[in-house]
Amino acid sequence: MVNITNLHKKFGPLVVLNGLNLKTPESGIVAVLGPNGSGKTTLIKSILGMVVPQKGEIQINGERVKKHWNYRKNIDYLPQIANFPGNLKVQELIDMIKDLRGKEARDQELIDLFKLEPFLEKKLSNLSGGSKQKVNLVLCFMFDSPLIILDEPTSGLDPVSLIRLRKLIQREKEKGKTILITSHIMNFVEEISDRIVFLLEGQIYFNGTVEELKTSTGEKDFEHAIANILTENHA
Ligand SMILES: Nc1ncnc2c1ncn2[C@@H]1O[C@H](COP(=O)(O)OP(=O)(O)OP(=O)(O)O)[C@@H](O)[C@H]1O
Repeated sequence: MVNITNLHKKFGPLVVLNGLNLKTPESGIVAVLGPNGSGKTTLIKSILGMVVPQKGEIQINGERVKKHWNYRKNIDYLPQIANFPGNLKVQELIDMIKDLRGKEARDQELIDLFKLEPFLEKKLSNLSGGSKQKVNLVLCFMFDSPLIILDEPTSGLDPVSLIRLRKLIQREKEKGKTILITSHIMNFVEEISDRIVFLLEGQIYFNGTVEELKTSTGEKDFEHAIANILTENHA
């Protein structure tokens, strides 16, 4: 569904993506991993058109995305840091995003899932980090788009909410969606991912299943397999 060819992105002298190639499967959960600063968010933002690469091509469902902003209507995106005005109430924010997107939304189902009903009349600035993240998850998932991009969805969530999120992501996958996800919580990634894509030095260093990653690194444990890549490459 997402096909990236020879993607280059520099910020001034800093080379972040250096000829990156990536083709995701038609559906399934792809985890984009890599050390801090390896370019995961830059890659995600390039797919969304929020970062403009110097070179390369991105296609979604066979269509080039460059200068065709309309494709974004079919992507649900959870940013790593979502900054909404703190004086907005949760319900006001949900209504505002629904108005902006102008699409049918399943917000109530997600409010119930993440037990957000008691927070709807609270201001965003008064919410805990985890509650804010749950609101962001509602905003992201409520439009039922075929491509979902989640930048650190696990951030700030307690174990019960993590389980709810995992089940939600798995249900979306069963509908045939493509889900790109970054997370630093390795057991979450291991449980949920169909493929692991590992970014290093601006390119995809590894692209395969969790089992293939364990085999290629000679490690039985997923976290150790990831650590193995990093230490082998002195990243
Ligand atoms: N707008 C920008 N201007 C300048 N440098 C940037 C910009 N955005 C990102 N960078 C730099 O590009 C590099 C890659 O950043 P990016 O956020 O893509 O990494 P990441 O893999 O998502 O990191 P993390 O795991 O810490 O979230 C970093 O060195 C970052 O400082």
